[in-house]
Amino acid sequence: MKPFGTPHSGHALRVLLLGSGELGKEVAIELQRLAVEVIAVDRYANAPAMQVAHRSHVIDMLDGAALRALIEQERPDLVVPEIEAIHTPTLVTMEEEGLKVIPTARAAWLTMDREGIRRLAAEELGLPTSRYRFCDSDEEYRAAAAEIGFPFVIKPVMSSSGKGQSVVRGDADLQHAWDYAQSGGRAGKGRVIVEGFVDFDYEITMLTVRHKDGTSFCAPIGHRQEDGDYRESWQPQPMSDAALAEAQRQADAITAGLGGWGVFGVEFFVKGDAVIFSEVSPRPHDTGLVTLISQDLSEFALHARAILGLPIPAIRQCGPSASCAVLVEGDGEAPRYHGVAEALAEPDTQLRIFGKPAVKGRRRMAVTLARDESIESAKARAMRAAGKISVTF
Ligand SMILES: Nc1ncnc2c1ncn2[C@@H]1O[C@H](COP(=O)(O)OP(=O)(O)OP(=O)(O)O)[C@@H](O)[C@H]1O
Ligand SMILES: NCC(=O)N[C@@H]1O[C@H](COP(=O)([O-])[O-])[C@@H](O)[C@H]1O
Ligand SMILES: [Mg+2]
Repeated sequence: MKPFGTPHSGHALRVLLLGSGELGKEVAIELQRLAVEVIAVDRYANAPAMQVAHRSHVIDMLDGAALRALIEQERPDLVVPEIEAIHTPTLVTMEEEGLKVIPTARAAWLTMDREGIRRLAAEELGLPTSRYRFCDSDEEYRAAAAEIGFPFVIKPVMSSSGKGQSVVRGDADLQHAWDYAQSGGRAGKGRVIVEGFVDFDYEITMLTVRHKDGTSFCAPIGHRQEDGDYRESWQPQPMSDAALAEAQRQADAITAGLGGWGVFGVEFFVKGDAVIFSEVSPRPHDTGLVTLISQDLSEFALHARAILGLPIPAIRQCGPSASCAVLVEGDGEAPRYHGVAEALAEPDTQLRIFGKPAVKGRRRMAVTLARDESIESAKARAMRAAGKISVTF
């Protein structure tokens, strides 16, 4: 990597962020602190990371030609995918031409599609997963349902944050779940995965950092999901030594299989000492927002360090901590936030308002963060803070 430079000077280190949501905003802030020139890209204007970047572009990142033209125009030192909805084949081709993609173009390509990552994890690396079938038609879906059995989970192969996903408990749910999966995928109608429902005790994200000196793990993050989207997360999730060691073993295997440097969010279901791989993000994870308060180096700071080839000699965990997503429902632009002072009245409590320009339906717009004596009290504190926030348009 060339020396650290000065933004706008011509010799700055330049990072192109593909996706500019709340996670990218925090990555951009960490890069800004090292005077890295940040160019933020998303499908809409005034996205969170654009508000803290040196400049920004609005393009359809699923359009390969538009993506290539922008990368050729900006000539960044690093391309940092922040979401899955990117034309990753273009990144794969451009990587062969010399572009540096974080962690690798192949990792971005494999993880944008549930089939790519599931086949790598289960069939190549032999990690334990839920039973699964991929289906393209209603007939294949019904056959898969009969084979996997109720309850099962259906998801579009290309979706995130639970979009198009449902749990099917019996015959009565079959049709609606199929229709919802057909409407909820980011690539429109098409392929779905049917997964056997895993009856877990708890689920975790194992933040795994691949950096120049090796692989480091953060303390496990527990989380609660509703409708496939995260509502609360906490750290550290108590685990048996055996389950923790097994989760780290699998996280090491899957992240080594993907390669490159950066933070990965490896998701597992845990039952007793059994650890079942679910999926992985080759980038900071939403449930890892808790690390903004729970660690000396947040997952965003760790990502910045790792991708820039900097050392990570230690990651300090600061005690029981929690995050609570602030979801806003409605239809409107330029929201106003009320109750911010009330939300921050308790000690060891923080808030991030992402600054997203609009809400249509339901959208995560902010997060509260808290530390306390125990996980339970930290969760309650973060939840109380979130409860103070209200939004008007
Ligand atoms: N096979 C399964 N068995 C039991 N629960 C499941 C299964 N698959 C998903 N879930 C539940 O749904 C949640 C979301 O699933 P998943 O992570 O696959 O969705 P996603 O759309 O990729 O979400 P994100 O992008 O936020 O990670 C999981 O964290 C878990 O709580
Ligand atoms: N589970 C993935 C995830 O949380 N991704 C985060 O949400 C943003 C999209 O939010 P939006 O849908 O509100 O635009 C993404 O840009 C990323 O920061
Ligand atoms: Mg997930």
